[in-house]
Amino acid sequence: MSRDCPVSSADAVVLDAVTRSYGDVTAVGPVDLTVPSGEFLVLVGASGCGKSTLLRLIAGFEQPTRGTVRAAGVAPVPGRGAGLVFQQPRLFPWKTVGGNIALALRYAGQPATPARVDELLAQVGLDDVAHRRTWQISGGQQQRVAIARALAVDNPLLLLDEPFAALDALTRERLQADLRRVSAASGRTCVFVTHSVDEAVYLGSRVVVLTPRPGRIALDLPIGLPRTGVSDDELRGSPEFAALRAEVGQAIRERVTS
Ligand SMILES: Nc1ncnc2c1ncn2[C@@H]1O[C@H](COP(=O)(O)OP(=O)(O)OP(=O)(O)O)[C@@H](O)[C@H]1O
Repeated sequence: MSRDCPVSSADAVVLDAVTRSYGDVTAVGPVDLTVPSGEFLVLVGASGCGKSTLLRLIAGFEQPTRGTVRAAGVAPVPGRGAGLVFQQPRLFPWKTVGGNIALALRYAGQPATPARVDELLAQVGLDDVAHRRTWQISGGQQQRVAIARALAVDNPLLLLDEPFAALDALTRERLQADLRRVSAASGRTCVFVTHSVDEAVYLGSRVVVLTPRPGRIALDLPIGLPRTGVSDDELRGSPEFAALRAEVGQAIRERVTS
């Protein structure tokens, strides 16, 4: 990656006693959470525990009922300061693949040259697709484009809500590997939501397990696995990987059955 994002030494995200309620239902909280710059934080937990709600609070799409959310030291503004990737790629079908990336660059006030577009697509393993329509590429390729679009803007923060959930197992593993590589190279702070324990341990430098509703922190686990210089097979086959996966899986099961 040739245009790495400037990484501030400040904490990227700070949640202070955050609660989010919908009417009488408390979906999340209270949650205290500090995400240092450059961390890859994965939020994992059973369905409905409030993972997406937390992500929306960090993105500024929602306001906390109580407590405060800060991203790069200020209250988050929707569409500013964070790249977003959702379960569905949400590309514009009337534009080419390259057109989708160029639009994001222009929106951010950055030069949208074909070379820059190609560079971003190459980062996520896509060559020779800039001229194609989005419906002429596979679902996995579309999700790669969505990640490239999020990387296009020099945001120090990337928020990803189950981006690989709709993909087949092999494509999912490939995209996980690419995201792990790209995020390590870029130094961006990532907050990633998933149901998958395996995905959480593979991707995260830290995994936070949430309790069933209201979502609170049940386990906050640093993942000390190497982020570069080791093959995927070695990593996934290591006893350390298995032990971390077991610990996270147990924390989720304990909370769901208790
Ligand atoms: N806008 C809303 N209005 C009312 N209730 C909501 C709203 N958004 C979320 N909730 C409720 O808050 C709780 C947490 O939802 P959220 O989508 O954050 O969970 P999640 O962990 O991301 O779930 P999943 O893994 O199934 O996507 C759920 O009980 C949900 O029904």
